[in-house]
This record gives sequence, C-alpha cells and structure tokens, in this order.
Amino acid sequence: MTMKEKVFKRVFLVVIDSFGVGAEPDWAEYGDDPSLNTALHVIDDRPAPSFLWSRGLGYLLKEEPIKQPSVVAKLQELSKGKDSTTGHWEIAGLVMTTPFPTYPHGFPPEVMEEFERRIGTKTLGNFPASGTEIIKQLGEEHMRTGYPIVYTSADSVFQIAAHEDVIPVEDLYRMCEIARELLTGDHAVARVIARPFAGKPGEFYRTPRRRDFSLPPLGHTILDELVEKGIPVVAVGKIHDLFAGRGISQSVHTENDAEGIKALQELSKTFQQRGLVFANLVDSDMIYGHRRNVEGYYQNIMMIDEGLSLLYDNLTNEDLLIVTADHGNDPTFPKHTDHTREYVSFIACSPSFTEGSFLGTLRGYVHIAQTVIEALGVESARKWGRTLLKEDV
Ligand SMILES: O=P(O)(O)O[C@H]1O[C@H](CO)[C@@H](O)[C@H]1O
Ligand SMILES: [Mn+2]
Ligand SMILES: [Mn+2]
Repeated sequence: MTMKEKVFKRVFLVVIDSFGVGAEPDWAEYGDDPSLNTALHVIDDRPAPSFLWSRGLGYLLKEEPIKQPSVVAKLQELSKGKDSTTGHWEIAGLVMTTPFPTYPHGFPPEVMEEFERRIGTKTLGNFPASGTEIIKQLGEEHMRTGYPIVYTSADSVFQIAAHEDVIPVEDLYRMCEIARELLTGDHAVARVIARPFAGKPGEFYRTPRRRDFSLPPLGHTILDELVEKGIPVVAVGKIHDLFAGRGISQSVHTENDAEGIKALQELSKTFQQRGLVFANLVDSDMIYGHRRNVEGYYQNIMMIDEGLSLLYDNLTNEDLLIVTADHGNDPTFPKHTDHTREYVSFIACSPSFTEGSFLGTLRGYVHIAQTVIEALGVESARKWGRTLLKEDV
C-alpha cells in the first residue's frame, strides 16, 4: 500500500514560525531580496537537523536525497502578505487576496486620537520599529510618563509595549482589546499584539506574556469545517490567537518552543481521538528571526528537530505528521528586521509511509488544508486545494 490512499486517525500539523526555504518570485513587492533563504542561512555549514533533513529539508535546500519515507513539496503563498495571520489562514484554506492594511508611517490621527481617548492616556511612538529597539529608545520615557508605547512593522500589526510595573499586564490586555475594537473597516489590522516587558533602563527584557489579538478569519477554514463536523481541533501555542479561538476545540497555551514540543509529545500519548493537533512554534521568529540572531535560530531549530524526532517515535501507522512554516524571517538579512517573503516546506511523514517523494513547487499553502481534510477522511463540500497525498490529482 502506498501512502496515497490512506486515511489517518490523527494529523499533527506543526508550523515552525518563519522557517522559510527561499525567496518567492514576488520578493521585490515586500522589500526583500532574491538571495533570501531562512532555513539555508540558519543551517549554513553547521550540522543539519537530521530528522527534518532526511525527510526532505535536505532536498529542498541542497537537493540531497530524501533518505526517510516522506512526501515533500515547496509551497508558494497565494495570499498578499508575509505575516503570521495571513500564512496560517492560508494553511487552513483561506486565501487573503487583498492585503491587510499596513502603516509604514504610523497610524493616522483619527485612529490614535480615538485610541488615546478610549484608554484615557497619551501614547508614545506610533512608528514602525523593532520591538526590542523601541523599548530601548522609549522605555525610560514610558516609565516616567506612564504612556504605553505603540508601534508597528511591515506587517499589519498594532503593537502596544508596556513595562509590567507601569501598566499591569491585565491592563495592557484591556488596552489591546480596546484597540482591537476600534481597528475595523479600512483600519482592520490583522493583529493587535500585547508586548509586556520588565527590567531596568538599559536592561529591559520582554516577558513571555505576549498575546495576539487577531481578527477572526475573514472566511471559512478547515478548522471551522472540522469542528462543525465534530472532529476535534487541538491548538498548541499561538494557533488559538491567530484564529481568534474560532474552529478550535481545545487550546494548549505554551510560553516557549520547548513547552510547545513537550505539549506535542504529551498529546501524542494522551490525545487518542480522530482529529487535528495544530501547533505553532514561535521562538524561531520572535526571539531569533526578528533579532537577526542566526546562532540562536539554529540552536532553536536543532531543539525542535530533536523534539519532532521523539514525537515521531510515539506515532503509529494511523498518524500523519506535517511540518511547514508560514513565511520567512532570514536572520542574515541586514536591510530590515521584518519577515521575508519566502516559499515554505511541506514535509509529511508517517510510520505507514514506505517511500520518499518530492512533488515539486506548488502554488498555494491551501494544499495543506486539502491534505489534512482528506487525511482525516472528511467528505468536504469544498475543494480547498489539491491533496498532496495522492499522485493522480
Ligand atoms: O519586533 P517585534 O516586536 O518582535 O515584532 C515583530 O513581531 C510581529 C509579529 O510577528 C512582526 O510584525 C514584527 O513587528
Ligand atoms: Mn509567523
Ligand atoms: Mn514575526
């Protein structure tokens, strides 16, 4: 039996945030560069992450043979955007043809005046910045005035940074909820993000209680379809936030990728129903990618790779593991600290697979959605994309 006709009991869908595999053709529209390749530049000539490398990452990056049974593809994003929300929604079957609004010059007066009126205080910043840089720059003034720091980036994000001793995290979350409520219509940004920090001036550090307040998906996704059909969707890490909790049966909050990997390993033992476990591992992007920290990014990938290998040991012939990403964030790129417009990997493996195959470069993360729906044996009225586990489509 080849891998092509099988229905699985469980699908583990793991997004390694920002782990792109090479610049997409429309890189210039995103201020990027054709040479970008997050995974290739992170691994470089260091020892390869063996679990992923032998199942297709080596092929995608250096055309090395696929040594372990797997189905491999390189996927090009259809949606206009290189942010997490856009990428994850397309993985779940929803293509954003109109990009979310972005604010290269900061948010307009009508937004900021209304926001300040609603939160009852002035704000600082209101321009695109690296989140760690802007708290270095404005953290002391924030502590002196009590004004929260607002900033954005190349993505459609309204970010609020505040010191936990100046604005308690719960109050910061309240401010984010207010921003979320007023950022609608032409100013419906994809995400409002709470960025709590602590420490003394010159030694500020961000605390793990970041929280994303995403728009609910602007259309149907396979998560909605699975939950409507009574098939559980267990969200690990940022997935709950990225889908605003919709189409999710259970959510496992994690504070870092080590916890994310542990949660996946735990679920491989405890989650015994037919269903989807959908995980986001964010540290590669948040702690290393945006900070242009190549060595840290590499160590994180090696930790994830080891963790996926141990997860895989717990899987049976009834299980399918898919590893992918949502965009790039090449830490060797000096021109900005934003995401980079890149292809993502599709690496699917199961103990029931008997061969390794590369399907080519395909347009659309939506094929992941179709693959998940068919892998779980769900008769869907919709065609989300083409399944990547059948040759004859
Ligand atoms: O620089 P920090 O605060 O990490 O923010 C980054 O995180 C956001 C979400 O990925 C990106 O849009 C970028 O602004
Ligand atoms: Mn992301
Ligand atoms: Mn990011």
